[in-house]
Formats: sequence, structure tokens, C-alpha cells
Amino acid sequence: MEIMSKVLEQTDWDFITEEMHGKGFATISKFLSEKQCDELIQRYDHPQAYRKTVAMERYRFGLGEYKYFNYPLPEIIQQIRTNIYPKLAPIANAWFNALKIDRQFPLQHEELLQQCHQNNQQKATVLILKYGKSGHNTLHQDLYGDIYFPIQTVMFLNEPGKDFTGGEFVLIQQTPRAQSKAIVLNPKKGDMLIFTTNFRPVKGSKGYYRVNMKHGVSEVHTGERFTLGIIFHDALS
Ligand SMILES: O=C(O)CCC(=O)C(=O)O
Ligand SMILES: [Fe+2]
Repeated sequence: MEIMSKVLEQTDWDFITEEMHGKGFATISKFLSEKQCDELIQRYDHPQAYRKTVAMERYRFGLGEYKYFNYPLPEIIQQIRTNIYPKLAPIANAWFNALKIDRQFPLQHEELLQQCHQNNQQKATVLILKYGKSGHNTLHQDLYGDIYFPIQTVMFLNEPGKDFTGGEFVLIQQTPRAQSKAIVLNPKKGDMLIFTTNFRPVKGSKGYYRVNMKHGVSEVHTGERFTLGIIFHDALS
């Protein structure tokens, strides 16, 4: 808890909750220190930390590479996953209530993992991504099995405009019977973005309706871009 207790304490979770309800995403500035970002990037080349490396081109996911961490997760990642989840579970529960979906999420992360394990989802989904020139990530949703948590986070490990150009984070919002809306974000080094994995409720004249969201990354023009993705459910494979 020590590594990040200060940031957690200083974060205005009521504000984050409002942002999530209003837009489906929220940012915590400077969640990680420069040093923490640099250490995560340095660890990218240590193979023992990861269970699987994916060349994104191979699966037509885009262009770039990512690595799934192995359990046990590095201390800082473990702490973030355990301590952020309880702040997000009430948001997810409010969304499912609003959309009249008969499912609620446990308030502790450990319990969500137990549900995943009972469904044979045992593999860590936390990943670090690296994109070079022309690198990009096509629009997607990170669902890894029947048991999923509908909110995830990504941390930006280097500086846009300095370490790389291009490579914006893109959210696409698909409203029923309307054209899709693109939301383009440029978070800075150390920032944490929290966003919906698949959908969110929006209030209409006849109650709440469901708006689908996907995310991706636009093409990197120069340099290298690194991110750390924390997904709260585990994967089948
Ligand atoms: O690199 C990014 O900004 C997006 C990464 C991503 O798709 C994820 O963390 O799920
Ligand atoms: Fe993703």
C-alpha cells in the first residue's frame, strides 16, 4: 500500500465517479512518478516477468508488441490492481443497475478473481505495450471470458510530443441509431486513464440506454510509445 497510498488519498474519487458516469472515462494526473514509469519500461526487456508476448500484427490487432505479466505481479502493479478496484466496483454496479442487467460485482478484487478462477480464467491480463513508428492499436474491447469487469485502466509511461509523436488514445462511442463519436486523448507521462471496457448507461427520455465503447491507439509517427494496461478480470488463456 505504501508505494501509492498518497496518490490514492489525494484522488477525488467523487469527481472520478462523476466523470465516469458522465463520459465513461476519467483521468488521474501523475498517478505514477517518472521513476516508476522508467522502471516499468526498463523491465520490458526482462523476459522472466511475462507469460506471453504478442506481435499485434500477427492477429491483425494493429502494429506493435505487448507482453502479459505473469503471477505474482510486480508489487506496484499488484497494489494498483487491489486498491483501485474497490473504487470502481460501485460505479460498475450502478451502471448494471441502471441498465437492468442482473449482475453485481464484488467490492473486493480478491472476490472477483475467485469468480474468474471458478470459471477457469486463471491467467493474468495485466500487460505492457510498446509501439514504434507506424505502431497502432485497432479498436477493441478487452473481454477475456464470461466473467469480466467492465472498467479498466491504462497508464502512460512516456511523454507525448517528446518521446513519441502521434499515438493518441482513441475512444469510440457507438450510440444506437446514430453515427459513432471519436474521443481523442493525449495523456501525459504518469497519468492513469480509467475507462469503460465495453459499454456505459446514458440517460434518455425513457430511462437509461446502453452506449457501446471501444478503444484503440492512432498511429505513432515517431519515437516509441509505452503503456501499461490493467484489466481487473483474469483470462482463460
Ligand atoms: O496503448 C494504449 O494506450 C492502449 C492499450 C490497451 O488497449 C489496453 O491497455 O487495453
Ligand atoms: Fe485494450
